[in-house]
Amino acid sequence: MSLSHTSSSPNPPPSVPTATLGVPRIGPRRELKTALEAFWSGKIGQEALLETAAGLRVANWARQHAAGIAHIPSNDFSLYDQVLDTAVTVGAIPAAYGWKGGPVSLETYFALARGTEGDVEACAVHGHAHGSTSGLPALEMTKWFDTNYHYLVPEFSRGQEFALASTKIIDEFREAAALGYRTRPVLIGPVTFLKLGKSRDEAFDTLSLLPGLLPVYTEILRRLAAHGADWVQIDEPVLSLDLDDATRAAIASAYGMFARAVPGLKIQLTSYFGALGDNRATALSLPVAGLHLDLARAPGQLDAVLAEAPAGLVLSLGVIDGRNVWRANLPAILDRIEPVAARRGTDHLIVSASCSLLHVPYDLTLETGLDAELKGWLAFAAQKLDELSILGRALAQGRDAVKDELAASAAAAQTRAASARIHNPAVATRLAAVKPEDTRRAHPFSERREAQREALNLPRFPTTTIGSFPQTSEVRKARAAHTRGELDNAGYDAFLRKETADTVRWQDEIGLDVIVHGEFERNDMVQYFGELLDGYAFTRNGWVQSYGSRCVRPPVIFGDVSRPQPMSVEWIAYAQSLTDKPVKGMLTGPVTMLQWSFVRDDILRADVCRQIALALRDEVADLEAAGIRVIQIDEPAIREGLPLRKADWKHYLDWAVESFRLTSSGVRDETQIHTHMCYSEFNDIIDAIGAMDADVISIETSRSKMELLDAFITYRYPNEIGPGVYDIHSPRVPSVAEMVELLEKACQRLAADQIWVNPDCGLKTRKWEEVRPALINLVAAARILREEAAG
Ligand SMILES: Nc1nc2c(c(=O)[nH]1)N[C@@H](CNc1ccc(C(=O)N[C@@H](CCC(=O)N[C@@H](CCC(=O)N[C@@H](CCC(=O)O)C(=O)O)C(=O)O)C(=O)O)cc1)CN2
Ligand code: MET
Ligand SMILES: [Zn+2]
Repeated sequence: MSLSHTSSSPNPPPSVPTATLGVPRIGPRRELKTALEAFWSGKIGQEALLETAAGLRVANWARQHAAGIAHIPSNDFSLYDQVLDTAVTVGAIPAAYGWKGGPVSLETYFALARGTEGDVEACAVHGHAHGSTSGLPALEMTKWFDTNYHYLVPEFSRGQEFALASTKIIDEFREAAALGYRTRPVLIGPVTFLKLGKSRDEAFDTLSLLPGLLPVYTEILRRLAAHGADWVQIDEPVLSLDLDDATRAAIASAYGMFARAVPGLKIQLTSYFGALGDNRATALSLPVAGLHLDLARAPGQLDAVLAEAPAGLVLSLGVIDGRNVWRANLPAILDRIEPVAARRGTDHLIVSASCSLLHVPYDLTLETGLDAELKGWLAFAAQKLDELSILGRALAQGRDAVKDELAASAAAAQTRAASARIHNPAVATRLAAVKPEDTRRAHPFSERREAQREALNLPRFPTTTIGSFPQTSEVRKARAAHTRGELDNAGYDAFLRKETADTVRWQDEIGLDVIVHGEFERNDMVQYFGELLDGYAFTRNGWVQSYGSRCVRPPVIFGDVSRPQPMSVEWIAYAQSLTDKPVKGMLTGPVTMLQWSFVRDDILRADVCRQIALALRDEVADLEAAGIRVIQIDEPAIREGLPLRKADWKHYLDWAVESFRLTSSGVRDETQIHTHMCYSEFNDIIDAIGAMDADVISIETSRSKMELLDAFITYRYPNEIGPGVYDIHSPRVPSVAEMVELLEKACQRLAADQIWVNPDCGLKTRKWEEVRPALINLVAAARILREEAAG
């Protein structure tokens, strides 16, 4: 193996080793997204896709090497999702996908990720035809801890067997080695992997599969060691959750086995997104070489770990925030970690990012639209590499060696704290004046319901959609042309009006009951409003992967938030002018606006959320005044914002619910407030959902075959509810029969006059060819339910 790169600088400046746990992989210009979508649509072949992927990996290794990162990860790359990669690696592929052993093809891989087109034949278990790979549903998708990244949920069965089915991790290690980079391969730990999975068999503990899984892991570790790996990074983010004793014992047994099976290989065990807390003793007792701590999220855990950590344990100090974009205050970080170096010596330390940099954009230097002051406050992934390197050198050589860099970092922190741009006294005054009655509707739901029935006169099983309609390439092209100045305001406006009008009329024609305007004017549900609010900044290239090829550009909340003028009223009122049916006004709720943005860290998140809520409350009032009778306030992110530890739940839910109610409570009884949530397990937050007191909630339920409804049933949710019957993450068009079946399931458990009929989520990622037949089927399904209820 050539180590040309690592030996190319004969006298590298001494530094404490630095590490990243993973870096963004979509490409600085979303090259992976482009290649994936071209591959899926048949425009490029497998070779071209894999070539793009390899190019992105090389560029990432090279960039980290150039920044002087000592522990550079490999296998942090993924064509779709790292949890799916793990499932494929260990051969956890449900039988339906037709895998017969041997290497897993890209076709199977993407079938798991996205489902396959074609008809579904009834199968009691999965709803697909055995022996055929058409009409397969995708694996379920859900949020990765408290992030806006989605992973695919592994599916296990009783008697699940595992086998090494993909050598991706070994191949990518060797690929890097051939280029001269000795990397630290990353894999998701066995306990986290099993805990993230689900089983179709009732009352089956996925953790019971551990004994069968561990031999596959040890085989991977052996092979990596044989190919020259000295360190392997194993992620066990479940260490930041509330765990039971059985899970802790499982962790102890897994890492005990690894140490025995591959004694020469150094394991860097990582925790992130929170403190080890009551799992600390377990983590510190494991026979691993290194332990990583998230000191951005949980700085307070350092002292306890230092007091208890064995002397030989390498501590990886995750001090550079992998979840936010603020430039670090490096001298302040050194104040905290220099004593650690003094106490334990620098040869048992690694300076690291707190978690994978997957959650922040690539490179601030690509931002040409941000003003210099604001830009000076920020750091994206590339800048964070430099921050790590400065810290590594400061620890090894003393602060003087990086004097200028530290001074610049401290100055940036100072100017941000002192800037007049971030404070707006009017916002503070208004927030202080909020009264409890501002967060309560005037009358209880039972009374509002009567008023709404009279005002809206909807049929039973009313049909609606969640808001967005296909974001076609024409829509994106028009927006891009407008942004570049090639399409003037009048031309862009006329284009959007035509899209909106066509969509409104089509919904009217096919018989949907509550109409939406289609959201064509919006690039993204958060970014669009962020751009119209004060206190928010937005990026041109700050893409962060959300799932698969899908990305978002989270806006940056840098100052007090307020609304200079109405944001959505013109579009909604225009749509309403085209139909007699009610048009639903669409807003993104305060918790989601917060959760999907990069948020300032100088005041409480709860207070930022309240500021957003007040701005949105004015928008709700303006919509009502413009004659809009139904207003949807989306809160898909409320569940993912839930703290990882139960002890912190109540506080969060209190302010989250209060913020939603502050947004929604200023309206008359007959104005119907909807909310929408997706990707959620609702059990944990069902009381809070009840307390939000929306008149109607739509939720994502189709991939789970209505399982996700259970929480609402147990709770006896009193308001109205639209359980999704159309999986909008898959190109498949659901049949009438399928949707009727799902609705009948819902009817067994909910009152018929409580139920709405709608898709799981918005339709922006779908094509019109899919949406048209699917919604026609959806209306037909609702009609069948109406007849069944009547007859
Ligand atoms: N913020 C956020 N988080 C969320 C969701 C969400 O909707 N928003 N939904 C869930 C996740 N689902 C998602 C579903 C779809 C997309 C999505 O479609 N993203 C788009 C980008 C959205 C966007 O900002 N679009 C812009 C920019 C479009 C673009 O790429 N323009 C081209 C040029 C136009 C062209 O020729 O295509 C360019 O700038 O290069 C626009 O429409 O204006 C994408 O990946 O493609 C993302 C997340 C949960 N988290
Ligand atoms: N109104 C939004 C839409 O339809 C809600 C999406 S939730 C991720 O796209
Ligand atoms: Zn949704």
